[in-house]
Amino acid sequence: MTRTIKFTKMHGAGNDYIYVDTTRFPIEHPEELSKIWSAPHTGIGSDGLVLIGTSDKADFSMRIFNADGSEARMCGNASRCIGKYLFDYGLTSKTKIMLDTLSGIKVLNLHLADGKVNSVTVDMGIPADEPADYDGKGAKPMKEHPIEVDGERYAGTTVSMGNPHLVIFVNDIEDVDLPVIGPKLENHSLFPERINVEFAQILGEGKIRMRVWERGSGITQACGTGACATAVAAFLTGRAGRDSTVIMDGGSLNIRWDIATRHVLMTGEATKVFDGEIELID
Ligand SMILES: N[C@@H](CCC[C@H](N)C(=O)O)C(=O)O
Repeated sequence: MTRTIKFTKMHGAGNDYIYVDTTRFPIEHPEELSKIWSAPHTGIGSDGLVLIGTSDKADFSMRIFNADGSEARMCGNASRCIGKYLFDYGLTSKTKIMLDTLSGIKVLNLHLADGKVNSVTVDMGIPADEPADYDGKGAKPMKEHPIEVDGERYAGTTVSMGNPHLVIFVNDIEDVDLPVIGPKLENHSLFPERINVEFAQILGEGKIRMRVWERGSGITQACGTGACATAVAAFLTGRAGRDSTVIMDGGSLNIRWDIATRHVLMTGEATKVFDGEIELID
């Protein structure tokens, strides 16, 4: 049977996903479709696929699939875009939305301009150091791993924002050959679940330049959880305070690590690119 699936292409700081409202268009094999639809020349072209659904614990749910079909537990940029999608398409009139994700319920605070969402603050929860054991109950001391790749030594801080990140600070980000080193670190034997990799350079007070190699999607223009992990790692290693602007290839995010709640708050824009439809043979 052939079905027509309506989707919306959206981006947050250039990190672009295909969004499908599964209450209208159920999707059975998202892993496979994410690979096919994300392909730049033969598909729609994106960093992955995001499914919006119902939840018995929260207002809505999110599932996120990378371009290689793997499912992630959390996505910062997609959570902001979902806030915009839900409000702008009239699926909710709330400006505070509870979003059910595989890494727990996240709170989205929508900021409006002319009756539409133009930016969103997401409460990303408490960061943790080990990718697998994040339970949202407490922060642990972060570990700095010495890592050797092709005879080159790196020191990286691992931070979990619901998904795993390795943050490496460098003196000059222009010297980093991301397409070469990114996949080697993503698949390093230290990280059996693979890892998202951020290279970061401190530019000045509260300003961090970051480039990302995402697990399952490769180089992307931005990563929301990666920006949070970078700001947390910068604070923990004495490189920044609790408020940072993380500047990525596709845009910037403001990150605040709140001292009282220990929650990380991420603020940034969310942008619709276009609506489309695609045929699906079930
Ligand atoms: N781009 C995202 C993160 C997407 C998932 C990641 N690649 C993973 O596998 O953990 C973001 O904005 O946070």
